[in-house]
Amino acid sequence: MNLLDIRNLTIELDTPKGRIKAVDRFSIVMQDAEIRGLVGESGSGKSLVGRAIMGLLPDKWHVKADRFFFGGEDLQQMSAEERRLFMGQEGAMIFQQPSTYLDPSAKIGEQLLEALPLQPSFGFAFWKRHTARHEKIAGILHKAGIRDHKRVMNAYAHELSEGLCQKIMIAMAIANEPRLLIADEPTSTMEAITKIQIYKLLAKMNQLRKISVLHISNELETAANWTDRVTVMYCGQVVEAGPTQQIIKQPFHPYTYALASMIKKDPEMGMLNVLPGTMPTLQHLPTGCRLGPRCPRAHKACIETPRTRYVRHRNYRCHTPLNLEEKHANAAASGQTH
Ligand SMILES: Nc1ncnc2c1ncn2[C@@H]1O[C@H](COP(=O)(O)OP(=O)(O)OP(=O)(O)O)[C@@H](O)[C@H]1O
Repeated sequence: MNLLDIRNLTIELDTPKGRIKAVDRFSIVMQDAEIRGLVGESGSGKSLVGRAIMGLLPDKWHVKADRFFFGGEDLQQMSAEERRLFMGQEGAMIFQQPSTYLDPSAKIGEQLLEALPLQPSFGFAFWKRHTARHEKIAGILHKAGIRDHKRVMNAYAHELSEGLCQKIMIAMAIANEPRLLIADEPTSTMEAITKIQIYKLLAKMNQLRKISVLHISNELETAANWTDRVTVMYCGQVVEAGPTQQIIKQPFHPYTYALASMIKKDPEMGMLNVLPGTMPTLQHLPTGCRLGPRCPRAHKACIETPRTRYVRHRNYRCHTPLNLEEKHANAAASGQTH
């Protein structure tokens, strides 16, 4: 069974200048125990998608979808409160700058105790439960790669490194045994070695506990080594999705090609040196293909909005795909979402 099945998700916001569509017809299907990358430039709508899945968007956002299922349950049939409760049990989300999500005035141990679900089945007498809960927390911290749990439990967030704070956030996230963990740029402020530690930890959680991970990132490189599949977003829309290695080696969409080129080049060069210009604002979207004004392959047909095409377990949204024989591009008919 699919863990996550979203078709044509649209996320809109009312502004003084009218309603803007920040996410447009976003679709994704994720399996149990899958690690999925969600990649795109800053402002492409990745975080909004993550928050919409968790039911964390404030009421001012209008969220609609043709299909929005999690573990076979229709999230759109639930009230906002039911949905928050359901996703609070089935899912968890971690963010960049983890220290800002920890309470600066409470010790880490107290915060972990709060995050740990109450389990009447502990089977201990009342006076022993406190010790049992502390032991459980120590166990969770160990699983999150934290060996000196006593020091960490007695510390405040500001006394710990960002890497350690992220491991604590992961420990809190897995305390509830979620089926899906959404990691929103979890390592963007960290050094290379800490990044690797965090990815290894997330991969371990995936392998040992079969937790699915939706990993949100600005770079395709981050997704390259440890995601099974990747979904690429540009300007609120999915432009390509498919198995990560195939997408990196043979991207169909010119935007994915640009992201893949950055893996080989100096990342400090940034997107500007790969594609000219910048991503348009939501208030000034171009007609037709949203990449059009920046795309080296743009031609007359691109003033029409490209539809999603499906080929070989992948999908893309482009009139002039790369690495695809013309006969395949023409034959790419509608099929499954990936
Ligand atoms: N509270 C808000 N009010 C108005 N616009 C917003 C708000 N939050 C997000 N947006 C807009 O929605 C779009 C998508 O934002 P989102 O944060 O999802 O992008 P992102 O791809 O996650 O970027 P980043 O990598 O920088 O987090 C952007 O154009 C952003 O400016």
